[in-house]
This record gives sequence, structure tokens and C-alpha cells, in this order.
Amino acid sequence: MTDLRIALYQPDIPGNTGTILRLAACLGLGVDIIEPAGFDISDRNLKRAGMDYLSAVSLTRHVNWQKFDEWRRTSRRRLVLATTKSPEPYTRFSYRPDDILLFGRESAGVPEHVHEAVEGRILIPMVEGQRSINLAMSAAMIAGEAMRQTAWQP
Ligand SMILES: C[S@@+](CC[C@H](N)C(=O)[O-])C[C@H]1O[C@@H](n2cnc3c(N)ncnc32)[C@H](O)[C@@H]1O
Repeated sequence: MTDLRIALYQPDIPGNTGTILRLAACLGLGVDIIEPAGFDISDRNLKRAGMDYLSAVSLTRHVNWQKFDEWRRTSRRRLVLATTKSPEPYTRFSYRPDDILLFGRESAGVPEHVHEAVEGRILIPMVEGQRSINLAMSAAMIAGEAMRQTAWQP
């Protein structure tokens, strides 16, 4: 497998997940949802944001972090975590075409053990004093840079 993927760690807000699923459907990116999510996949706000694009997404749901991590290690993929706690700007990181871009939950990011399990940690630099960028916005920015560097073709 060589597809670039977006993974969402226990997402809380269905509209963000729907927006990311629509982005992935349009760009041909795979998506992994690491459960438990804070909503059901049939949530009407997810459907409103994802619209009819949802049926076109290559989506895999993983029952928990452990199962997801086992799967991605077996498939020898790197995990690249987007986090406000990294000093490394996302534009300086060298992406591979089969990387999994991992994003934390809206309420709390990812726990420490997930932070430690990944191969890369990247930051979208922000103005001093600002806390974080919307999950779907940060996914679009980082996926865009990874696609640019790896000459991704939908
Ligand atoms: C709304 S933010 C989470 C904020 C959360 N309170 C925290 O402390 O991490 C949701 C996710 O978007 C991504 N994100 C948001 N802003 C980011 C930034 N400036 N750099 C890298 N990732 C970012 C991260 O993956 C983050 O876990």
C-alpha cells in the first residue's frame, strides 16, 4: 500500500470529521478513525458536512488505539502526529507517500503514550498566545504540504 492517509484520534465533533471525509473523498486520501469517537458515524452533523461525498471515502474504523497501532506497524507505515507540542514546522518535515498523518481530538489532542509512539511530530506555527487551529483546517494544511512534497496525484 502506498496511499497517504489521514487518521483521527477519537474525534469529538461530527462536523469536523465530515469535513475531513469530504476533503479525503475529493483528494483520494484514505481516512482512519480511531474509536471511540464522540458521536456515531450516522450522526446528522457528520452527514451534513460530508454530504454525498461520504460514500466515496476509503474509510477504516479501528476499535481502539492498540488495534490501529498494530495494523499500521504491520503495514510498515510511519505515523506523523500533528501537535501544538512539537517544535518542528510541518513544512520542514520530509513526508513519504505512505505516511499516516495523525490528528488529535478537538478537546484534548492525544495522550502522552500516543505522542511517544509516533515517528514524526509536526507543528503549524501560530501567532504567540493562540491555542490551536480547527482540526479540519489543520488536516487540510498538512495534507496539502504532504501531497505537494510527494507529488500526490488524486
Ligand atoms: C483543536 S486541536 C486540539 C487542541 C487540544 N486542546 C490540545 O491541547 O491539543 C485538534 C487537533 O488539531 C491539530 N492541530 C491544531 N492546531 C495545530 C497546530 N498549530 N499544529 C499542529 N497541529 C494542530 C492537532 O492534531 C490537534 O490535536
